Amino acid sequence: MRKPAVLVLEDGSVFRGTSIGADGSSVGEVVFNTAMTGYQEILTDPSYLRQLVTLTYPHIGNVGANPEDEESAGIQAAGLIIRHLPQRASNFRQRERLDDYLRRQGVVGIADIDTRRLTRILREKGAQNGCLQAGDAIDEAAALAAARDFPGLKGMDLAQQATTAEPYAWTQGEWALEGGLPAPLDPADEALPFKVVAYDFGVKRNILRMLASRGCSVTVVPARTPAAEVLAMNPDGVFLSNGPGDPEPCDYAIAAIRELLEHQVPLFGICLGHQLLALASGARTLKMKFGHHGANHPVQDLATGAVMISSQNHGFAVDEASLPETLQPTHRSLFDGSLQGIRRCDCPAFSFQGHPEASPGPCDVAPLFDQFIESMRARG
Ligand SMILES: NC(=O)CC[C@H](N)C(=O)O
Repeated sequence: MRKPAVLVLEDGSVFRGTSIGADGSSVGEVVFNTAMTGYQEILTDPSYLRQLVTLTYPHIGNVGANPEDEESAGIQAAGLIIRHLPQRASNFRQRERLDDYLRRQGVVGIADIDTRRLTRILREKGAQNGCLQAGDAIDEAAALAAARDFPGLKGMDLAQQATTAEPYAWTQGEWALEGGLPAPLDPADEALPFKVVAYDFGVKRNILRMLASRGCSVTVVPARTPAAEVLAMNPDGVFLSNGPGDPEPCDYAIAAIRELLEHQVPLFGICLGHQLLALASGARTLKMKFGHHGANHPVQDLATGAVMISSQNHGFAVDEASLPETLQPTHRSLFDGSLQGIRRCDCPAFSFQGHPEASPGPCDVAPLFDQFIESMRARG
């Protein structure tokens, strides 16, 4: 027999369902993700720290869970909210069921609720804080109070929490991208390997794999690593990772990026890294109404007019109206016109708001990794 579970939003909405994870209570910002696949990559994406994720695709758990699909060391989301957990999970790569996977990691989950009603509330009213309780000790009044007490993600620096404690080297390439493995590296290419220092604000493993597959020898460093330490490593380029929370309070990262820009180091940023590059260049960021979380978001390349389908996961965005003269917009969302990419006109630095590592999602934007390689090659 499954135990009961309840999700209470700060606006007082109550969703009663059944528990599919650990017993307990968890508070966070409730966000909806429209991707039809990749629930395990979503759960383990560190950008989801302090967020309770609901998936609009109704059947979640069909293929169970396995160690290869993890984007980090384990589940990072504060909880999972779904319509239906299938009775049986079936896949040759499966090592455990999704509910066992949640339980083993002490993460709460709820199923058998109307996720369409929940998503409509989030779309209409904007991001809501919520409390998910599961098990025998449910107290809806306490859940409502906890949801209302949660201060929200605005102003919250979570990159420091998501980052690695110590630097480490990353060597593993991609192994299973849709469309086959990347072209083998040219042994006669004397520029290889490119020495890349990757700032970890909550990095996803597939980003590191895509860098390694393109001939980068990657050193991942903690979020608070000063620019001087990075410069002393004499990198060919610096990567700024995705990550959770609000970019604005990450003043240590903004200061480091400013210094790296002054040294004309090739820079490439993804998502939180994109927002931090913008802040370091003098632009502003803002909290979006309900953000972008999905795997089918159309984004236009403003230079070519080409439209790419992209993965997205962000609740903050760079305010295009605040761009200084040194920043040029390069990509725009065709869902809501928001800014999706920028490049510095005076330094070899560029960034993208969505997820070119597409994990999960389409690979249309993967060439941005090649653009980073080219910018390091051009610098010589
Ligand atoms: N995936 C990310 O890097 C997210 C960036 C930031 N935390 C946001 O929500 O906008």
